[in-house]
Amino acid sequence: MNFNNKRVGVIGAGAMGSAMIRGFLKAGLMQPQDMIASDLRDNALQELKRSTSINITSDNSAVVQRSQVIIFAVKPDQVENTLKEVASSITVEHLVVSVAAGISISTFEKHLPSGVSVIRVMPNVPALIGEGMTALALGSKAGKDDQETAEALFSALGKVLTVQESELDAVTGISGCGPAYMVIILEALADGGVKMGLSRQVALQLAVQTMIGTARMIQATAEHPASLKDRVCSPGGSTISGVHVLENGGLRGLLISAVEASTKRSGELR
Ligand SMILES: NC(=O)C1=CN([C@@H]2O[C@H](COP(=O)(O)OP(=O)(O)OC[C@H]3O[C@@H](n4cnc5c(N)ncnc54)[C@H](OP(=O)(O)O)[C@@H]3O)[C@@H](O)[C@H]2O)C=CC1
Ligand SMILES: O=C(O)[C@@H]1CCC=N1
Repeated sequence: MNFNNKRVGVIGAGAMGSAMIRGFLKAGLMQPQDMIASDLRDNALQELKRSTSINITSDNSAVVQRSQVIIFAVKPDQVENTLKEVASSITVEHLVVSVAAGISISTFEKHLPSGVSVIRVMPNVPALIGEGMTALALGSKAGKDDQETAEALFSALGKVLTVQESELDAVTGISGCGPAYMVIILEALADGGVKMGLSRQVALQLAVQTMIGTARMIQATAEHPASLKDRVCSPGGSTISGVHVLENGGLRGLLISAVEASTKRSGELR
């Protein structure tokens, strides 16, 4: 089986590239023989081959030749050179997908032969286990079929939203970078538990399930976060004492500033 009769190739099999590959395979969207990945790092490719059985190559042109959907997952400052290397062998039969933060669709369209469809996406690392969040924006040549292909691909990795390209830097600031913020919060909550005498293992389990449960509850009920917070804060109780500390420490302002900083930085990665 392959995906809508399309083979998928990934150029750049680092943190995000390999998370997507493993996510597609885990979702059963395609078989290893229908996927190919290239990278500069032979060790990373060999490990990917060993653990997934997909095709690997050090030659980016081989990815273009053997795939209908080409996902660019190199670092933003590596995109333009990579693109120049393979652009002339990309045709209107391909769909080009970029996950690179900050690199505009017009940069791709400028280098590619005219008429090639480009879709820019911002996924995140939980795609690895099918719990990703991906936002996608369509290039000027991308049609309904291309959108459906990209939505089907990334739906296998979690939730998908279509947005305007101008919104993608802010998307990066929340869901692209967010896993790093979430694990810092998780680790710090667990540290708090350890300080209060719990084992690290118990403290982390409590923190993780609390984050999962709370997020799932907001997702399932669409309850306003403030209303859930109010229900947890018993009058004169323990939660409001903790909330007071968080407000004094400026946690909300810090998180807003973190998203703002990541969004701005994303816009500079061109
Ligand atoms: N990490 C994340 O959570 C997310 C990342 N992204 C985007 O994904 C892209 C990749 O990021 P990330 O996975 O973190 O970075 P990594 O550095 O982990 O992966 C990029 C890989 O591409 C390789 N590479 C560089 N140049 C080429 C080339 N010419 N041909 C083939 N492979 C090449 C790199 O090798 P070498 O290291 O030797 O240069 C590296 O192994 C970025 O554009 C980023 O914005 C998007 C969403 C989330
Ligand atoms: O840090 C970065 O630039 C990339 C984009 C989103 C997550 N990681």
